[in-house]
Amino acid sequence: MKVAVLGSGAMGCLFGAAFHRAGADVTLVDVNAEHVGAINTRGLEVDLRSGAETLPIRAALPHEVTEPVDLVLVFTKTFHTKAALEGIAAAIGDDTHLLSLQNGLGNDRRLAGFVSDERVMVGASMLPSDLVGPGRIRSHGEGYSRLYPAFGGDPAMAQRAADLLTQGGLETVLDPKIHEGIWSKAIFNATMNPLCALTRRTPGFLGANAESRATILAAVAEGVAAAHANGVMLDGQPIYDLTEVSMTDHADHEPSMLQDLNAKRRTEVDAINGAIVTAAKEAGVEAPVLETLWHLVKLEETKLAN
Ligand SMILES: NC(=O)C1=CN([C@@H]2O[C@H](COP(=O)(O)OP(=O)(O)OC[C@H]3O[C@@H](n4cnc5c(N)ncnc54)[C@H](OP(=O)(O)O)[C@@H]3O)[C@@H](O)[C@H]2O)C=CC1
Ligand SMILES: CC(C)(CO)C(=O)C(=O)O
Repeated sequence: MKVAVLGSGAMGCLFGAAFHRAGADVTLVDVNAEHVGAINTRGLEVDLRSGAETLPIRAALPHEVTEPVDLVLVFTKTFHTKAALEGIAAAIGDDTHLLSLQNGLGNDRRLAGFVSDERVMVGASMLPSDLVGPGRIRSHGEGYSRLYPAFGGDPAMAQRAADLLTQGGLETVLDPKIHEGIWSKAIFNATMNPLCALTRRTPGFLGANAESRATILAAVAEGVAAAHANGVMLDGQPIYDLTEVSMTDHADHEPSMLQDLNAKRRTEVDAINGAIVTAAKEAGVEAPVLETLWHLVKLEETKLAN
């Protein structure tokens, strides 16, 4: 299978490496010329709990991709999705499937329109990953990923992608209730990521303090109520369980929102907290804790811009 990973930062490289190990023909596509150059010169350096390896994977700038692929795995930040897909129009042919495992709500809508609906797949991943430097990533935590066609239809391509990822070392399952899974992950991120970003601390710190634990309980409860008001009948307990896993197994991982603020970059808080709060209000319920976390992160972004 020919795979183009669109946005080959922390997560794109982790997943591109898994596809490569499973024998797929992978191109890591990114706008960061130094990163692309380092991968092509030295190989992709992957630091995992199980050990370090250097993989000879091809990397390319968007305009260098000239042929259609079977699968485009989108791993840019959510606010870059549309421009990134426009930038690799040549890779998207009549049979190309698109897959997003990005955080937040609305990734299905961002992919729709670039291919027919039955070729859009979405999902979520609990794996942590950090871009350590050009051509180097580090992922020291466990977690599985789930995916499924976003708008229904034949799951054959989703199965192929999940099988390859699992074969390549990243446990991935098909989940017909994928929108519940995506909401659950978004509620988890809307709770943990702003708390880490605002305190400039990792999940282990949140686990050690009563104030963060109380905020986590309140924020998850609001997210669950927002999901239910939107007809997404997910269960809250697995989300609380994920926060515990995060505060123990991922204790030292910098959530992507913290990585963004530390690097003085825009965060994805609009697609995570903003999307949940907006959906809640549209359904007639309030989510004041999630909304306050959203606004505080926006203020941090404003501080960085001034
Ligand atoms: N990191 C993590 O642990 C996890 C992240 N996620 C989610 O995965 C997604 C990706 O996150 P992450 O890997 O951390 O992000 P990164 O910032 O590490 O990687 C995104 C990459 O996309 C590149 N990019 C930006 N615009 C384009 C474009 N037009 N064409 C091609 N590439 C482009 C960026 O370049 P540049 O930096 O120059 O803009 C960057 O290298 C996010 O939605 C995130 O929430 C989900 C689970 C865990
Ligand atoms: C790694 C994980 C699952 C938790 O922090 C994440 O989604 C993120 O960093 O954004």
